Amino acid sequence: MSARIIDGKGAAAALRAKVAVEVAGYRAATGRAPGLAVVLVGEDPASAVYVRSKGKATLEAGMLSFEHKLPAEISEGKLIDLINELNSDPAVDGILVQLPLPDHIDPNQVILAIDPDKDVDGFHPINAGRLAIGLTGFTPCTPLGCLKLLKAELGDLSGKNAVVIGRSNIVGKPMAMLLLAEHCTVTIAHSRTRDLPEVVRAADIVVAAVGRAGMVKGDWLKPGATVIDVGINRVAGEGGNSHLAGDVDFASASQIAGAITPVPGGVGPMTIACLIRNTLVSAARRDGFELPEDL
Ligand SMILES: Nc1nc2c(c(=O)[nH]1)N[C@@H](CN(C=O)c1ccc(C(=O)N[C@@H](CCC(=O)O)C(=O)O)cc1)CN2
Ligand SMILES: [Mg+2]
Repeated sequence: MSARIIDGKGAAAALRAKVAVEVAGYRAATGRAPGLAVVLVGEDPASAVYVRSKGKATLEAGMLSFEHKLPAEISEGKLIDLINELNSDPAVDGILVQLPLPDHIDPNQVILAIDPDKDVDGFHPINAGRLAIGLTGFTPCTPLGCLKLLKAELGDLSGKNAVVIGRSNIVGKPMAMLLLAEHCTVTIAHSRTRDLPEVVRAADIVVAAVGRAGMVKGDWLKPGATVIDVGINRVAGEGGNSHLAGDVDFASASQIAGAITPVPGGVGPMTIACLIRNTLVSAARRDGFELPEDL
């Protein structure tokens, strides 16, 4: 059997186009454009690429992009001063601080400083709590993107066995909460899980978010399972070249799975599309502007 390849790039383009249509309506109704402030600290090359992509996607959707590039040596206090300014800036509907941050800055303190109602990354503990108990808030972009891909592929998720591999605050835990809200039976597996292949073999849905290239093998999967690969691992190749690899061994998994996301071109592009979506949602909430329920 050969799995269906889930086209995250295409799904992300479609979501961004839908958001752009709604942004046009929002601008016509309110006379202003939603604004996203992105803060980059230091010169991590991958982070710089992601921040550039976010700015471009924001502008393409008809929104305002405010980029703040700060030196790697900036103090935690100075970074938090900037966040406080953005919190009180009425032109800013969404704020995100690109992760990872340099070692001398505590990401938890920085995230805590963001106004939860502008926290379009959904990382603030208030938003984590809202997600856990079913209140309106912001859902982290990567798990939200995964859920959108799953629903497009499978429709109703109710009653399905879902295994999330990885328990990070920004992917694994919120992903598990989202699947639970869809009435899945959810297992969170992690580095101390015993007999991981056996746990994964029970899953109709596998979400791999561990950060280890090719860890999940085809013979771990239930035939026909839907596999969402969140991993973005840069793997060294021959002659100094490198390539991206997911957490799933695509060659073997695509022989057994029913559907699978590729890396690149799967979950990654959905992260940015969902960020644009969350920014519009933030602006719309502020102005009482109604958006389609399924956006
Ligand atoms: N504040 C945040 N920091 C980080 C987040 C986040 O959601 N908020 N997530 C990741 C990085 N990230 C967005 O910030 C991100 C990662 C990957 C992609 C993506 O489209 N990847 C492409 C491949 C790109 C490449 O060639 O390197 C793909 O998978 O097709 C988008 C966004 C950590 N930090
Ligand atoms: Mg993310």
